[in-house]
This record gives sequence, structure tokens and C-alpha cells, in this order.
Amino acid sequence: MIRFEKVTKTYPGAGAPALDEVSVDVEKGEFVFLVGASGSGKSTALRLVLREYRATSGRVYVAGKEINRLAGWKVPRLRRQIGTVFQDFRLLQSKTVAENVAFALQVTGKSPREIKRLVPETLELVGLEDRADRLPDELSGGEQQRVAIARAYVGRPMILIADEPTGNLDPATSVGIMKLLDRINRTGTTVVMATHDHGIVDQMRKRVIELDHGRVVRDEARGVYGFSH
Ligand SMILES: Nc1ncnc2c1ncn2[C@@H]1O[C@H](COP(=O)(O)OP(=O)(O)OP(=O)(O)O)[C@@H](O)[C@H]1O
Repeated sequence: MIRFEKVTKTYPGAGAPALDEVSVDVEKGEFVFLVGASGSGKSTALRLVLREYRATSGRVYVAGKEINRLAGWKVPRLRRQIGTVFQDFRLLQSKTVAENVAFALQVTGKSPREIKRLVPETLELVGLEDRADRLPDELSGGEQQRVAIARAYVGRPMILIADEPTGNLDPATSVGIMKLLDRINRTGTTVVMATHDHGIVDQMRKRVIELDHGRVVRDEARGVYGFSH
């Protein structure tokens, strides 16, 4: 589903590359934690998958397509197949929960009928059916992150990318968010999550890929966060 072949990304003006000849292969339906110290290249790897940047060298494949070569006008279609969740939720503050989730479908041109079906279904999946008409600032952090996950998932993407999704949440709330991501993964969605959260990684026992100065230094099935951090 996601394949990096000797991918190097050097930001303009930077000395060392942010990613240095990274090769990894993530199969459809996998759940992968991306770990490593701050600055090790995790976000850069995720942004390459979204074609926010192009690799300086090497190849990035998403669903079999080499996305460095993708024409600019095809990038929105690529991104529609990838849901994204971030540490800071990024909800539209003037829209209700249901409107935030619906908006993700409206911009992709889904019909009002489809939207009417998918939004309540997805809010139920994330356990927020009774919050549909609230505004984001009337919700707890954990609830806001559930809205963000609903918005990321409502279009049924092939891939869900989560960059520090539990970074602003307490441990108990984080566990709930992880259960939700696990449930989404079980529907067949490939999940890649960058995190500093030792507790979560150790508890979930999923594949762990560790980056250090832009290089893959560990890739383990059912791994733990690691001992060196
Ligand atoms: N837009 C950018 N322009 C220049 N350098 C950048 C840019 N984004 C990241 N970098 C550099 O690339 C390296 C990798 O950064 P990246 O954000 O990918 O790391 P990270 O592992 O996600 O870190 P964190 O855990 O703090 O989010 C760092 O040295 C960073 O300073």
C-alpha cells in the first residue's frame, strides 16, 4: 500500500537529509507505528506519502503508483484516498460536529444523500452520535479528536495517517483514541501513526518502525517503543 524505495528528502538549505535512503514496505491493512526522536524524520515521511513534498531521490509508491511522478492535478485524488489526523485536531470552529464531518465529503463532491447516510453512521462509529450539533469548543479534547477521526474516515480512505494523534490527550483518553484507530484498522484501512507515546506503542504491540536522523534503525513486528528514549 505504501512503499519507499531508497527515499531521500533534503530540505532546501539543510545540510543533512531529513530522510536518508529509507526503504520500507507497508502492506494493505497493516497498522504501523513510526517512532523516533524529535527531528528524526517522521513527519517528513508522512508528508511525502501525501505528496506535500516530493522526494529528493528514490521512489514513493502509494497503492501501486509512484507519486513523485504524479501530475499536480492528480494530487487531490491521491489525498482523497488518505485520511489525516493531527495532534491539534484542526476542526472548523464555526461548524458543528456533523458539519465538520460532512464538509470532508462535500469538498469531494459526494451527493447530499450519501452525506446524509455517511455522517451519522461515522459519528456512531466514533461514539459521538449525541454530539452531532455541538461546536468543537463545547467538546473535550478526546471528543474533538474523535471528530477529527470521523472526518478523516468518513470518505472510507485506503490509508489513515495520524501524526501524534494522542499528543494533546491524557493517557486514559489516549487509550480510547487508540481503540478507535484499531477498530478503523480492522475494517481494512492501513494506519500509519507517528508517535512519541511509549505507553500506547508498548500496549498495542503493532509493527514499529524507528527512525534516527532520517534512517530506519529498527523495523519490528509487534514491537515496543524502545529502550533508548
Ligand atoms: N519544512 C521544512 N524545511 C526545512 N527543514 C525541515 C522542514 N520540516 C522539517 N525539517 C527538518 O527535517 C528534519 C526532520 O523533521 P521532521 O519534522 O520530519 O521530524 P519528526 O520526527 O516528525 O519530528 P517531531 O517528532 O518533532 O515531529 C529536522 O531536522 C527538521 O528540522
